[in-house]
Amino acid sequence: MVFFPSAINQYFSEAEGTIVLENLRQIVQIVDDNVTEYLTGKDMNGIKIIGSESKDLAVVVVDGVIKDIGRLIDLEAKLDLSTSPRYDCGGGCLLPGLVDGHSHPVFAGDRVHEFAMKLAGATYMEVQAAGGGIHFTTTKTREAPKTALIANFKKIADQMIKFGTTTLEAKSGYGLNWETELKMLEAIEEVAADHPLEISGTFCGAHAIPKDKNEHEQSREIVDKMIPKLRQLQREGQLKSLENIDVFCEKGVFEIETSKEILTTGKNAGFHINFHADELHPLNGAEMGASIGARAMSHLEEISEKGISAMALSGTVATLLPSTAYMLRLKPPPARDMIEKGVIVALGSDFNPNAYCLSMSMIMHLACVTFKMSMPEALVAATLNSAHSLGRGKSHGAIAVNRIADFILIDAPKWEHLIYQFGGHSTIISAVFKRGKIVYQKTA
Ligand SMILES: N=CN[C@@H](CCC(=O)O)C(=O)O
Ligand SMILES: [Zn+2]
Repeated sequence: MVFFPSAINQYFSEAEGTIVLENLRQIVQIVDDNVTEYLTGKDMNGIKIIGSESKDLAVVVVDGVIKDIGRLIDLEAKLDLSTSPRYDCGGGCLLPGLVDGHSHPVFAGDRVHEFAMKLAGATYMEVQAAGGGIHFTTTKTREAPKTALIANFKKIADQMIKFGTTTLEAKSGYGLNWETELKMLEAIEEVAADHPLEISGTFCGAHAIPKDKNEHEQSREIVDKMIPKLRQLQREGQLKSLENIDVFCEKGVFEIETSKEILTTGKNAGFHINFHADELHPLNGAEMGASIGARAMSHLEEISEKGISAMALSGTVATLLPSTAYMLRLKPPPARDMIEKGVIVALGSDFNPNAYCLSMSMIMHLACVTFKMSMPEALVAATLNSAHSLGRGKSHGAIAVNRIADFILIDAPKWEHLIYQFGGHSTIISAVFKRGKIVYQKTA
């Protein structure tokens, strides 16, 4: 197997123009237009799939955008493909590149020692109250030079690409002071500019209350100082990848009113609201988020009935995080209720030192088994709907004409193998394409 991240950018600069992906057995489009931004309810089970036992399907990509899809013979009759480079898909199945709607991939150190504590019965907040958890990672991240954070994130980004993630939401939040929050956002910016993984950055200075401050003092820092500084930097053309604002809205962390103030200040500064809500305690965070026009909320294990209705009405995406609920042994969020009531459900890896899983195919498998989602629902949630949670629902997350050509190719007779083969992502994914260019290829 060969993985060549260092060659990626060179490839990017050389591979403009037309490319034909041929010899496909299945193309899992999800939707066949570039208008539908998300799917809800029963429509999540009605994904569009083109199949051919004779493996004669193809996709034509021009300058990173999908130009046409169908049987190769029909495409050749319509378009002049005589000189276009071909990529032999070997009779496999093509799916949209996966979109990870929630991650914390910039940090120093690990927390393997805490996994043992949690297995022995300590809760997430007990570990944090003892100075561990986010506080442990904050200390390590404050100490680390930016170059080390970038190098670590690049390694993670390489793995994510290899496992089929082509677009990622990535948070700060292990600095909690201006200096280190900025260092993290600059690390995200550098990786976004230099790596094929497409990144939607999120400011999460309200991820925890630092040890030298209380809730009020930290919120004043964020509202009065950090958000205005970020806005100024963006006016100057910096931090282009920064799109969202986040808060860990939780009992004993940032309570509802404080969270609301931080989030609305962020929204007024031009960021999209995308925050942690109703994870460990039922605070009615979902109702609050819906009322202030949040684009997405994550976790939601403790969401209320009213919160579900409010999210369905506001069109706020519920980004569910199966690995976290699994490893913290939380009550699963009511995914079935959400889907039945019309909430837009997406998925995220929540990759962080607490929940160290970056494979979105494992996340989909967990969503099916622990949240009782069907395989098509999980795939929609990890593609089109998570793209929508990042404002990319018309351009990413589906294989349709005029959408961005982000694909994964799997070596299997049916697309469902991507979810069914739990932990099989390294062997089943044979290639990954970002904007039509190959960014990962497995060799025998
Ligand atoms: N719950 C808050 N934040 C993260 C965990 C971050 C950490 O523990 O380092 C989450 O989404 O699970
Ligand atoms: Zn998180």
